[in-house]
Order: sequence, then structure tokens, then C-alpha cells
Amino acid sequence: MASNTLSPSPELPELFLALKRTESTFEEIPVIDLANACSKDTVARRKLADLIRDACINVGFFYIKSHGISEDLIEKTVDVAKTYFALPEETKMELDIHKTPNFKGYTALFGENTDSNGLGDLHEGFDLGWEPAIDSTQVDTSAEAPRNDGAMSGENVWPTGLPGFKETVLDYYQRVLQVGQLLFPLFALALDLPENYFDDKTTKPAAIMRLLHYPPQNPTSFETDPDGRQIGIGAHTDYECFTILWQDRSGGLQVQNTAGKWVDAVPIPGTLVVNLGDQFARWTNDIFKSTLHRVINRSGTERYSIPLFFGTDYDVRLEPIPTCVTPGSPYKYEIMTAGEYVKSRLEATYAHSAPVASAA
Ligand SMILES: O=C(O)CCC(=O)C(=O)O
Ligand SMILES: [Fe+2]
Repeated sequence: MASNTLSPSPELPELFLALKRTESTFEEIPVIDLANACSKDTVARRKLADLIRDACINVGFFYIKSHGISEDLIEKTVDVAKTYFALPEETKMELDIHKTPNFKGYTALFGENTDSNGLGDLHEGFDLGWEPAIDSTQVDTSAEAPRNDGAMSGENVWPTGLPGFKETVLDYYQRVLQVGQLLFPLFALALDLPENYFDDKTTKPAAIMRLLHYPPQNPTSFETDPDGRQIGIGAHTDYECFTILWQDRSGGLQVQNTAGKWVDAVPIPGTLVVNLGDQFARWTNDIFKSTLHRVINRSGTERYSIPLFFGTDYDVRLEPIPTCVTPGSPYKYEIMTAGEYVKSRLEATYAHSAPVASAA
């Protein structure tokens, strides 16, 4: 899969992760089976981590199978999402995302402009953050300690009059968090770090989940707008460590390789898509790739997807892992907390649709 591996600097020892940096290009997104994620066999976990490392260094995207989330729960969650999006616009706008300090609630069509060169994204969404599941017999809600999320502090907002919406969405949220908690030790192993490296950085899961609805895009409008300035979601990278995405069968998600080619992340039944975000790019000084992606819904039907963006606790400073930095590849980023980073990116994404402050 990889090509063009950069040659290591001879004076640095092999253990430096920085030497594993590549400028590889890719044509396919690997599928990784998580069946051995909790295996007692260290060799089996290591093999799995090696597959993940390869995907993280070369692609920044992979599918996971054997993730343990039931099709039944996924279906119920998508059903309540469809019911929510079918509400009248003014009802949905009561929970306008701009009314909260922490970007929770409803985003109208064109409310986001993920690619700053774009004309607003052709999707609507509903955003929520961590909250314990309502039916705590079903999921582990141990991370219920009082939280201070700094820059991202604030509660979720919920629509009223939609029976089962909050319960189902939170149940699904907690299940995806469990998948994320399974992945962090594997990412640590992939980085040659102790498996518990991220434990003290992920004590109060800082994860935003979005229900997304993309109306069909008139294919000709995209053809006559070859710059793709108005598409489902403009080209962007995600802001957290990694994203766990469920997508329906419409297709339309595309991932850019280093040659600039858009590779389709075709829906594969039974899998979820995992992609790395900017926090991992920052931890690893870009050895793990936060890959550009976008969505164009040319299916002719409504498209639904549910990404969950899993970052470190909002008060954790995004500092480079020492083995990812060498004299030849010094650290590239300004150091800030995860919360400051996520909030600054959300502010930029929503700036164009923010209400203009009235003059005094
Ligand atoms: O809808 C999708 O498939 C991708 C969504 C996405 O990239 C995002 O919300 O960051
Ligand atoms: Fe994304």
C-alpha cells in the first residue's frame, strides 16, 4: 500500500517514530477486524495494532468490523434521527446551535461552511456531547464524575415531544464511546507507547456526536460548479483524535490521497469508518494522518450519517509524543488544550452563519 517512504536520517535510532513518516499515496481504505481488540494474547493485540499503525501512517482512514454495536440499535438511532429532521424548520431552529456556548443543538442547511472556500454545506445536523445514558443498566456510565470542560463547557440541548429520541441517541452515543475506548489502547500500541498511555488523558470522554442529514445533491449543479463550492460537506479534516462514523448506503464520502485524488469510502455493511483527526496529527507531529475528506450525495436519495468525534479531555494539552519529533522534523504546531483547539475550529466553521452582534 505504502510508497515513497522517506529515508530515515542515519544518526537517529530506529525506535524514533518520526522515522516511520511517509508520503505514501493510497487507492483503497483498509478494513480492520477488531475481534482481537481485547484478546489476552499480547501478540494478537500487537498484530492488530500493526494494521492500525499502517492505516494511520499511510491513509488516516480505515473501516472496522466486529465493533459490537447491534444493527438493531443503529436502525433505531437512524429512525429517531429521521423523525427529528422531519420536524418543521422553526421547531428545529428553537435549538439553533448558535444559542449555546458549546455548539450543541441544531445546524440548519448551509449553517456550516466546513471548507472556508465553500458556499455553505448542504446538510443539516444535530450535535450533542457527553451525557450519561438514561438506561444505565445497558451501558457503563462510570465516567459520571463532575466535569469541567473548560472552553467546551455546557449542557446538551434536546428536542421535546419526540418520545424515545434522547434515550436512543444517548444509548447509541455510549456504545460508540465504548468502541472508542477500545481503540485508544490500540492507537497507543501502534505508536509504540504503553497501552494505557491515553487513559489519564481520556478520563471524561470528550466526544461530540452528530446526527447528519444530506438532501440529495443535484448532480448537475456539482458539474456546473466544478470547484465543488456547494456540496454535502466541504473538504475538511476532523478536529479530535479520531472519528467513528456510521454511514447509510447512499455513498458519497470521499477521502483525498496525497496525489490529490478523491477515493470513495464506499459503504460496507456491518462496518463503521474510523478516521484520524487533527488532535492525533498534533500528538504525532503528522505521522498519523488527519486526512482531508468531503461528502457529495449524488445518490438521488436522502443520506444519513452519524459521526462521533472522540478527543482527549478538553483540559489536556496537545503536546508532541517525544519519539515523533526529531531535529530533522521539529514540532509544527502551537501547543494548546484540546478544548481550545476544538472550540476554535468550531467557531471558524460556524462563523458565516452566526448572528451578527447588534451595535451598541
Ligand atoms: O457524513 C459523512 O459521511 C462524513 C461527515 C464528516 O466528515 C464530518 O461530520 O466531519
Ligand atoms: Fe469529517
